[in-house]
Amino acid sequence: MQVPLIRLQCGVNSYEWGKKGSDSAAARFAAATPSDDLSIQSDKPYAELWMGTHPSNPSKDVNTGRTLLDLCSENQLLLSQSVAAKYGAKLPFLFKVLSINKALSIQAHPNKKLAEQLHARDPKNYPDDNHKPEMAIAITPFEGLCGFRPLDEIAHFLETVKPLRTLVGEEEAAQFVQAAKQEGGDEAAKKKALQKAFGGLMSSSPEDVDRETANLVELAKTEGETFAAGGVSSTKGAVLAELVTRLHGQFGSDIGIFVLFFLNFVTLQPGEALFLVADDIHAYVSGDIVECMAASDNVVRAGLTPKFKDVSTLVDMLTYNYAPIDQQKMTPTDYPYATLNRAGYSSGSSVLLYDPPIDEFSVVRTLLRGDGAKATFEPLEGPSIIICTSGKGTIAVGPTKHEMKEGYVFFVGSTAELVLESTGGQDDEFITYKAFCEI
Ligand SMILES: NNC(=O)[C@@H](O)[C@H](O)[C@H](O)COP(=O)(O)O
Ligand SMILES: [Zn+2]
Repeated sequence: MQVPLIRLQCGVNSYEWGKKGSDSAAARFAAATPSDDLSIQSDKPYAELWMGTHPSNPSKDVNTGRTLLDLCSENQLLLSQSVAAKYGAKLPFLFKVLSINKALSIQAHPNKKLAEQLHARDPKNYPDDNHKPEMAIAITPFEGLCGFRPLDEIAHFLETVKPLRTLVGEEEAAQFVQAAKQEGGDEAAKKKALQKAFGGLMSSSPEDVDRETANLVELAKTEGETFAAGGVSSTKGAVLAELVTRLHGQFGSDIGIFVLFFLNFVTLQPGEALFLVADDIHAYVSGDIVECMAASDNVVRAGLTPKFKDVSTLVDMLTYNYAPIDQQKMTPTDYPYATLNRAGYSSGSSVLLYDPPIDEFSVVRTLLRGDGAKATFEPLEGPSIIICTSGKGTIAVGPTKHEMKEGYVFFVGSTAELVLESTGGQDDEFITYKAFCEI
């Protein structure tokens, strides 16, 4: 059987936070594959390119217009017997490119059990019954809020940022600071104190949020470097002051601005990655990323968004894990099942594996530098989706070969031996990201 290499036409979602027009990588990548239902409008935000079989925006075979979901339903061998047996006749992952101009919502994604309950209770706002652990890999420099800060950092802000302390509540803040400062101590009690302080913040009245936002922005503008008593080692006062004024400029008075003091502020350079388990609180702030997740679109939101917010569900569902951000970042490793040719080795090409601790997906980033650099991948017992984010080259499966340029997306069926080759000349970097599932 000829293992298929299917060129995909992928849809792009226009959420308010997306970059506008051709500034958006998601828009540029979608437009790289001609289709009559996409013409990029310069003043329209383009947030997410979706690559996969999720019914909310299924990718299509460029030649036939048929959805990948239909093709996989008709021929489960595309997925491999083992993957289809475990996940059904669809991709276990959803692969995306996000192009972020404004902050995304303060959010978390439900674990499997909660997703089933939310979907049954409110299918409009929770469109499927799946969990949504996710990984982000920076294409350009990225900023995000991910996971709760170490408790001593939150304690510092509760003691030095009066508008924050006022919204959390004097008693809750004092109890939290006392629990945070206890050496060793009971982990469960610390998480309870964190949940109480965070819940106190998130239950603030709109009037209080309006009043304290104005006070907070005033302090950020006047104190600059010394804002929040100079901040903490991971996030200096000047950085926080700039973030407060930036988010206020984007959203006006919003409880999400105060969440800055509870969450780690992370910056990723291109190629760096982070992984978020289900129920981990986060909000991406800026940059272009490749994102891969279990196949779900369930988002529980609580701030920095015009969309449906479900604050009590978010406060109840969180893990209240807290840790320095380095524990959330992921370090890629050399991918052992691909071989570079001599041109590839000598030009410093690389094939890196991002392998999160879940079954639904992993991602391989291939960078081929200079003419003739080539990477040969051993066959996989499972499906892949691959996108080119820069440069140009070719992709081949057996005798079938296609050119690849920025924005081109292909589905690669199970058990295919894949070959990528750069054709862009000495200074070109042919970069692709391949999401795959193999059991
Ligand atoms: N962390 N990233 C994600 O979860 C994306 O896959 C989601 O689609 C976005 O969170 C959606 O963000 P809004 O709900 O529009 O604020
Ligand atoms: Zn998310």
